[in-house]
Amino acid sequence: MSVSPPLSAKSYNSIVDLRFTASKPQGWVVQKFGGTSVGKFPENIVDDIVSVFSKTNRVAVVCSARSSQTKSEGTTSRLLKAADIAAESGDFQYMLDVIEDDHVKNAEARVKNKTIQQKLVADTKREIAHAAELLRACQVIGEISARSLDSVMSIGEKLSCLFMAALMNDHGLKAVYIDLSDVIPLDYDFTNGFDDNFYKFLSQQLSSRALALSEDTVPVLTGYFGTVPGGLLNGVGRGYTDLCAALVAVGVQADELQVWKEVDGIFTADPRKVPTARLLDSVTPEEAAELTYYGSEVIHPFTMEQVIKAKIPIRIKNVVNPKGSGTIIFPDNVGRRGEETPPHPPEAYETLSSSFVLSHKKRSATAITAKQDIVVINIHSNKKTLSHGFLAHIFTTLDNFKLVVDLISTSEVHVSMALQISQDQELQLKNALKDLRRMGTVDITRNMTIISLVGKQMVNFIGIAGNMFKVLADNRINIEMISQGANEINISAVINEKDTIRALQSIHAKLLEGTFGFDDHVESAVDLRLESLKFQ
Ligand SMILES: Nc1ncnc2c1ncn2[C@@H]1O[C@H](COP(=O)(O)OP(=O)(O)O)[C@@H](O)[C@H]1O
Ligand SMILES: N[C@@H](CC(=O)OP(=O)(O)O)C(=O)O
Repeated sequence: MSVSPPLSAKSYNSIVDLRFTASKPQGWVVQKFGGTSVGKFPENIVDDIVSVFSKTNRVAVVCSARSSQTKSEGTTSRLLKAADIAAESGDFQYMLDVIEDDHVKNAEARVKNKTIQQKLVADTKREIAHAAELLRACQVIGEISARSLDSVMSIGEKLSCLFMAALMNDHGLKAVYIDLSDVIPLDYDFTNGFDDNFYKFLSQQLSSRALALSEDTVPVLTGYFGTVPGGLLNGVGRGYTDLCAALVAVGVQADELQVWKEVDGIFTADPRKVPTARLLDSVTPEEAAELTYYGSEVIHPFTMEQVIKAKIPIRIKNVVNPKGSGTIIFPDNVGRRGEETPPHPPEAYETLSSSFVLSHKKRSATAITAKQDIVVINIHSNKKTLSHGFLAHIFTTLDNFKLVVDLISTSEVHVSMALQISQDQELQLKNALKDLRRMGTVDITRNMTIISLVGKQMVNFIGIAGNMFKVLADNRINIEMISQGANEINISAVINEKDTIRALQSIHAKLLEGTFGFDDHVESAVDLRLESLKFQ
């Protein structure tokens, strides 16, 4: 793919103002497929999803790097490991060989047409050789910059999309591979950070390559979308392909952004942990972001803002059950592009237009989630009261070690914080604690979990927090910390990790099943209101 000449700041702005129109009357559907879906179900994706949707819509496909089983063993993780090894002057080639072997075997097993297969294998080997070159250069310089790390990481999406485009062509679709890694010019002015203008510029750049194709061609776009200051990994984090798909959807003014996973949609709890969890037909963007942040990794939180502003609904669907209706993420009080009312109301209330009905759906909370590997840090100030700059000092220290606080509670002389610490972050934690001990007495409690009850309607139900804590108390589950977010859509408690499943299941049973933990008269009051609305 040719590299476009760098644009001046002025021309960025004029591009931003362009309006795009999709020529096909059915409109665009942007479909994002995660790494494990590409690894395990590529034929389902091609034959049961892309082929089917492209009969009625223009389809753009965005893929993440391939994972044959789990994300932690996937290509992105392996590439990052190779970069780590290179940084320590180790032999990274072994890791690249593993990636190459995995992709070549996959190509040979799944792509039947010999010409397509041979080209795919050659393209794969070329990308791996490029990764080796990059890492060797880093070893010579003695440093892996964020930009170099991004370039190495981008190879995961390139390999995955080369494969998916080849498989589509092998199965009779017309597909083209599109590398998005060069869409951000080296001289792009990031003075204002990731602001609206940057997102508008990016969505135009990402989508222009899809819009340039003939109507019968499916673009397969790399979910890696170029170098940003400090690196994509630091700026957006793992799961960046969701954001890429969102910006493509905005750029082509899609009818829908579909995020395909291995689960039917968003449930009232992780179905692996709570077997009685129910599939939700819709959630608001705020609820989806909160669920993802607190342990149910359904969608990258950055994905929602631009798509929702463009009034495009997001639908979470299952690659192995494409006929399922999935879960729609959309605000409950606005219509989508060109429509007055919110999309796809639940069947029972189809004739009702009031947002009250859509949002209430007789539920107090929407879902329960758990975030594990939590460490609680308690700092007792060695002054009588919290001195000026005390909190600033704590956060600066944590920031220096790239540690992020999930929950915090403070009193006059005491601060408690809950943080998720992965194995890789143990050294950072140790060093941060050394610094924090200069400010007072520090103790830490490990093996904890944050349990969060999420729901936009909770604010309207008095006593829900009390009910949640009562369930924990009734089950003799000790609460270490409590927090209710200022936006009141999340009530969280920190508990011992060993109690996680019991807490999830018992809170779910009480607050998300049956009478939702409330007296019947509260329920029937909601029922009556719903009934009366039906006749308005
Ligand atoms: N509330 C929830 N609703 C749906 N899935 C959830 C929820 N909480 C946790 N999960 C888990 O999130 C995972 C998301 O699906 P998956 O396809 O594995 O993700 P990815 O696209 O990252 O590969 C599922 O395995 C599911 O068990
Ligand atoms: N491949 C990247 C980006 C991504 O979005 O992954 P996934 O869609 O599989 O969560 C990662 O592993 O983080």
